[in-house]
Amino acid sequence: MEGALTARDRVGIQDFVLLDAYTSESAFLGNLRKRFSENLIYTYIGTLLVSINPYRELGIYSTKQMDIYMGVNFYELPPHLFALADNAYRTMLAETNNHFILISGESGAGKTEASKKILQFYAASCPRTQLLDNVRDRLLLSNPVLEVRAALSSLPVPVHLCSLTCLSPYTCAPAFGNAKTLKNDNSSRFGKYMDIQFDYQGDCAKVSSINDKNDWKTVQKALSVIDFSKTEIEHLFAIIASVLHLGNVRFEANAHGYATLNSSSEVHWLSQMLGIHSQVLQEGLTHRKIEAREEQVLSPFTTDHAVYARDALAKAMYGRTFTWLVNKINESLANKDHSRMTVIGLLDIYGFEVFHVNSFEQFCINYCNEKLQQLFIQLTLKSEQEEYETEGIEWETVPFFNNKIICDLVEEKHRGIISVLDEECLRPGDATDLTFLQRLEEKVGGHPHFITHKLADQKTRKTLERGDFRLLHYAGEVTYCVVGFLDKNNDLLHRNIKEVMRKSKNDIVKHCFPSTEPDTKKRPETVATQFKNSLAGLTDILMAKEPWYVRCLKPNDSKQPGRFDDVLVRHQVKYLGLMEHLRVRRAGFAYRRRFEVFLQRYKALCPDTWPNWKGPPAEGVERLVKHLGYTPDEYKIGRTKIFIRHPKTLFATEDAFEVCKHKLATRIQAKYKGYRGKGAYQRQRDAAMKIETCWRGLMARKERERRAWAVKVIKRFIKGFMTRNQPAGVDNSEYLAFVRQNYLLRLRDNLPKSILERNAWLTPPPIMQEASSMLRRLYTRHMVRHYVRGITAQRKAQLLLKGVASALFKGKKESYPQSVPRPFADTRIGEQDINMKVLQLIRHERIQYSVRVVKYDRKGFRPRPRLLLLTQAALYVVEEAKVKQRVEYRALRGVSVSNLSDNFMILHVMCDDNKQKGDVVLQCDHLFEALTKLCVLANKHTCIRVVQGSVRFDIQPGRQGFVDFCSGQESIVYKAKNGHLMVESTQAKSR
Ligand SMILES: Nc1ncnc2c1ncn2[C@@H]1O[C@H](COP(=O)(O)OP(=O)(O)OP(=O)(O)O)[C@@H](O)[C@H]1O
Repeated sequence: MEGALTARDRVGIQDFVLLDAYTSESAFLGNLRKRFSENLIYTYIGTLLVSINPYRELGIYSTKQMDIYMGVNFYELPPHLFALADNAYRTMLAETNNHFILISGESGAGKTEASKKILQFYAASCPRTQLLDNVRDRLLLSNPVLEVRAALSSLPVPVHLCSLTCLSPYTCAPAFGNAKTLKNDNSSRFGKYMDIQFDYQGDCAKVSSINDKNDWKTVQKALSVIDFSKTEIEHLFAIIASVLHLGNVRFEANAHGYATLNSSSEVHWLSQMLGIHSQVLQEGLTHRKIEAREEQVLSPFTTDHAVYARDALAKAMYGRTFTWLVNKINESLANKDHSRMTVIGLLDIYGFEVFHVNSFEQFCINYCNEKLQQLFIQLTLKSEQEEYETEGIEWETVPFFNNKIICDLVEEKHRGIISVLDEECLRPGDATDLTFLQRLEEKVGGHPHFITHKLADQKTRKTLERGDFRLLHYAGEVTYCVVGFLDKNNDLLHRNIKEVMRKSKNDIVKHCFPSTEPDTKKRPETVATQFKNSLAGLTDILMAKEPWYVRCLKPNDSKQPGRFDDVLVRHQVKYLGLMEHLRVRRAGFAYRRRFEVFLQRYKALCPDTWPNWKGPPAEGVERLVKHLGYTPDEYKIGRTKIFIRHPKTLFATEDAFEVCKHKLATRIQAKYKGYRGKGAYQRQRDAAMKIETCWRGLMARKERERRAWAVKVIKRFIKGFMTRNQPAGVDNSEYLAFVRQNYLLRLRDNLPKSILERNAWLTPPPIMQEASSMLRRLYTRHMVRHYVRGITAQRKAQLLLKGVASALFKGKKESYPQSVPRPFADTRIGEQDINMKVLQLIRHERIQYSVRVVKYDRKGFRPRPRLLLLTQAALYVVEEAKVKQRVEYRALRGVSVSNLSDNFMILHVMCDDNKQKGDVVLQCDHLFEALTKLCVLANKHTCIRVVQGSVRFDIQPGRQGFVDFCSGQESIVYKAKNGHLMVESTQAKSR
């Protein structure tokens, strides 16, 4: 609250409800004054806004200010017109009902300005669409058209709903609805009621009117924007000019006392502008057509009659043109969308007026203000207090002045002032303003709010003229001069002048004076009656809506900024009933709603009442407010309604509801999404199940077929198997083909890799025996060919040697099979192993093969290393140590080896001489290789003898020794007891 109560002393209190001395008028005024001096022109009384005209621009209506106030709780910011407008708008949205803002106060208090600011606020808060922008522009531009200042004395004409009807400033008015008066330089001379329509989602749709002070060019521009054609604008201005010229028309009495025009120039201009022949116009202004039986007679006017007729014509022209203008603007703003709407009505009506001389116009204006005050009383003070009573809420009645008594004085049927006035206007005979006054004295003379010169006491009489009557209005005394009351109320136009107007070439005039106008024989309603009826209609419309009030106060009569006239303001505070309103507000409740409505709106805030309360509504409301934590002094439960004392309580509830709404929306959204998701999942699952069922069926059928097929195959297979040995026939052909194919496939994958594995041939089934052996032969040949092609010359020689070895030892010597895979080397001793001498020897003798051997000599058969050299010519056994001294060349007689696994060989040599050494007993690691090569070199394949048991050899010629061979646990050589060399060898492991 205005940052707020800390600044209280300086800026006063921003809501009078918080005023301690709330019954004191002085305290009330003091607060107003304090705030006014700080340019704080707005103060609340609850939700009512009190405004004081600052008579200067305060910069508090900017778009920035509008933004600040949009959508903010009423009491969160300093009081402002925008806060009230925004609150009305948001309440309308929340409750989807219609509202109106009643702006009241006396003339010049700032009502029109307030209504314009409210409209600007709504226009600014409207969403921007092309259509709305269009309407908004027209709306704002219609304003300067309707409200152009005219200096004048004026006559109010009835107020119509949604149309702005004006009075006719016939003297010198350049344009339409406003006029400069003593009270206000830009005083509204017409009452405006505007319905601001909002569509169902709550966006602004249309406003009927707005006004603004502007210059001539603005008016012209505005007219063109609001769909006025060029001709229409010309015709409109021609009418305005005509009205002004008409005011300048003067009459003189001729010799017979009848009226004649004293100058033809005005009529000339009128004729030009209205497009009516000047002669016809002149006749219309000075004569009246009387119908006598079948005849029509022209009767000349007296000058008084002519002036009356002239004024009546001017008013009619101006009034009808204004009505046409308003209709045209409303048409241009008309909302074509008839979908569901809520409205906020805005009522800006001419304020209470007291001039030095007050006439029929002030009477109407002040009567209108009485009615609005009555409405205010009805809707706030009276009905509120009555409501507390009917609802059984404890209440101390606040006394207030009910101005119904004054409204009745004016409008009561047959007895009220308007009835008396109408009677005087209608009765035959010479009725005058004074006779009207007499009739008034007769009829309402005893009324406490009515005084005339005749009825007044001595003291009061001095303040009244004889032709005056005084009404004690709610806003103060006003003395009315009766002069002109009858004429202004009659406002009759003679038939012939209407006919003259119909001849006009001006389209608007023609439209305003249609030939289909009701028969003139039937009198139209008087101005006062029309006004009364119009007001009654307006009251009915307002009563059906929720009210918001702006009470405008005038700080001084001199229109000066910064001047606060205590007496003047106190007077307004009094008659506007602000003190009473404050007392009722202070003691009363800010908010009330029927249980059902309250429950329906806030039921979501309490688990007991959500989603539906089944019990009695009052009980539900009790539960709800208890749950919300209302303290007992914050609310009261009536018979049908709940009453909430402070707005802040309601705002807190509203805030909670806003939060809850979002939560609910999220929950609903989640539920809905869940529901949709579940539905989609269900559908998918059903679909999946269907697909699965179909698929399984299909699979089952396939499986069944497959099994049936398999059974058939197996049966055929079994039968084929059983008849496999029979000649090929129906029963086994398939089986046999399968067997064949199967064998061939297996054979393909298991073919021997080399010729050496040729025995690893897959055993064929019986029917493939023949084919298999043929294949085997073929394949063996193929392998042989392949093998042979791959053999090198070296290998070939080797194989030849191996062949020789095979012929010599295969099946004869036990250790032969192990030797087969060991390849023969070209030379067994590397050059590094042989000393140079031997090497030379070897080279010289073309030794082809040498092998290191161990020789056993006779002395105890001790082994000694020897070299066995094989040449083409001879065999040498060289003792390395003795190589230098001697080389033995010995002729070979033969070689003996055992049949066992030892590697001993006995070389039998020729001994020609007794001194020569005998046979040589050698042990050789490469026995087979050495002996094979020896045979090949010696070309004596038969020289190898494989013996069993023992070998006899010559130690020396004539001296013999024996070598015995046997198998044993280990390979050892020793001298046996019998003196034989004993060679024991382990049995060679077969491969
Ligand atoms: N809020 C305001 N800020 C500044 N000036 C203001 C404000 N309200 C009114 N005025 C000034 O006071 C003048 C009279 O105000 P306005 O025409 O609104 O009075 P009114 O109550 O409508 O009078 P009437 O009943 O005669 O039409 C305005 O022309 C303007 O100069």
